[in-house]
Amino acid sequence: FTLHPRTPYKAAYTRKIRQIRGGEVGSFGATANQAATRLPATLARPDASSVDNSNGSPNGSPDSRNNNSNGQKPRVIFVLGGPGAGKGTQCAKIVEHFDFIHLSVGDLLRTERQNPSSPNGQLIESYLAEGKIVPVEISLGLVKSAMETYPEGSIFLIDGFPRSADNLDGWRRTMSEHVDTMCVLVYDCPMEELEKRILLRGETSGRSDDNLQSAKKRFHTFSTQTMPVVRTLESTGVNTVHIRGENTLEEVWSDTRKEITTLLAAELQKRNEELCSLSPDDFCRYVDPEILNDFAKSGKWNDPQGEVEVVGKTATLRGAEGTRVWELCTGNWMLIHFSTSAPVS
Ligand SMILES: Nc1ncnc2c1ncn2[C@@H]1O[C@H](COP(=O)(O)OP(=O)(O)O)[C@@H](O)[C@H]1O
Ligand SMILES: O=c1ccn([C@@H]2O[C@H](COP(=O)(O)OP(=O)(O)O)[C@@H](O)[C@H]2O)c(=O)[nH]1
Repeated sequence: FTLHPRTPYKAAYTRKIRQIRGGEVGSFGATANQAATRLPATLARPDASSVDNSNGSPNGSPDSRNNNSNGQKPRVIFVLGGPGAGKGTQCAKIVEHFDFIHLSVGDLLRTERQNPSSPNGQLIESYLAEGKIVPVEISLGLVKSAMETYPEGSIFLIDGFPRSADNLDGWRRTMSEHVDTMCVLVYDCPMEELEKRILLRGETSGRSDDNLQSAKKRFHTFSTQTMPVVRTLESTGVNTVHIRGENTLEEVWSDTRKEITTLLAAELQKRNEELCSLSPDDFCRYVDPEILNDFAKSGKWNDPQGEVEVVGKTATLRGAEGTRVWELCTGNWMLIHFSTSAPVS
């Protein structure tokens, strides 16, 4: 078996993409704005005449997506659970281990509330204090703007959204066509545990809603509005994973990591099958330029089946005819090493 060494590919890949696209810089090495995700321009509620009945999307929303990531749309994982269930804590762990971007919608709202030039500051303040759900045009507008500052093809953890039928409806009308939903992570936790955690967090969080009175309102909102959204997502075939949020932090993390790993392994299998079906001219889409020649010379081995082991951002696929090591970078899977039983000619 020959293991082909790998050198850092980021700069080389950027050069390669420049060559292919005549100067356009891809996700790798681009600044956030250069390679930003392009999402529909408006989140305004469409009137009936502007709705395409086939999928409910507003007509004319410019599909200005400028995919430079192998046609990969941005992917999202929705993270839901009652107040204090551990969403933010687990998202922070996920970001530490995987190449994902965490967007807490609650944090986006709190930041917007502090912005003196925002027309929505007071409204947000009153909704948060009452534990009510802010109209989707505001929350989703903030999510969309935040997503647009990251490279295309990124994987986003959307923490605390969609929280109501209005949220889900807004997402479906404006975003679902442009974004792939990988799964929904739901942290289930009994109310008594949530209450304890919120009161404890309130001792240091400085959040005006981390008190018993607001917490009770938020629990009510969660059970009457957010849980029905979870059930709708489940019943409409969205991959929904329930995790026991009342366990210790490390136990919850272990379950979370297992789920993310399974998701990524399935995604990598698909990507590897795509690579197997490409002609050598197109290998550069998935293969690190540093090993591209060796890979092309080695012959296209159709060995898409195999066991995948994901560790953080790296996935190793061991098949009957060799081993392939892939790396996830800014949401893109790239082959960085390979070994094959056939000698390189
Ligand atoms: N598994 C856990 N066991 C005990 N406390 C936890 C656990 N996960 C999170 N916490 C604590 O509970 C509080 C709420 O967690 P957080 O992640 O902020 O919840 P959420 O984002 O769902 O509101 C925080 O103070 C956090 O440190
Ligand atoms: O999509 C969202 C997310 C949050 N919120 C508001 O922000 C508050 C805090 O949400 P966060 O997710 O930060 O905290 P949690 O209640 O989950 O601890 C909620 O009670 C809502 O009032 C909202 O209106 N829409």
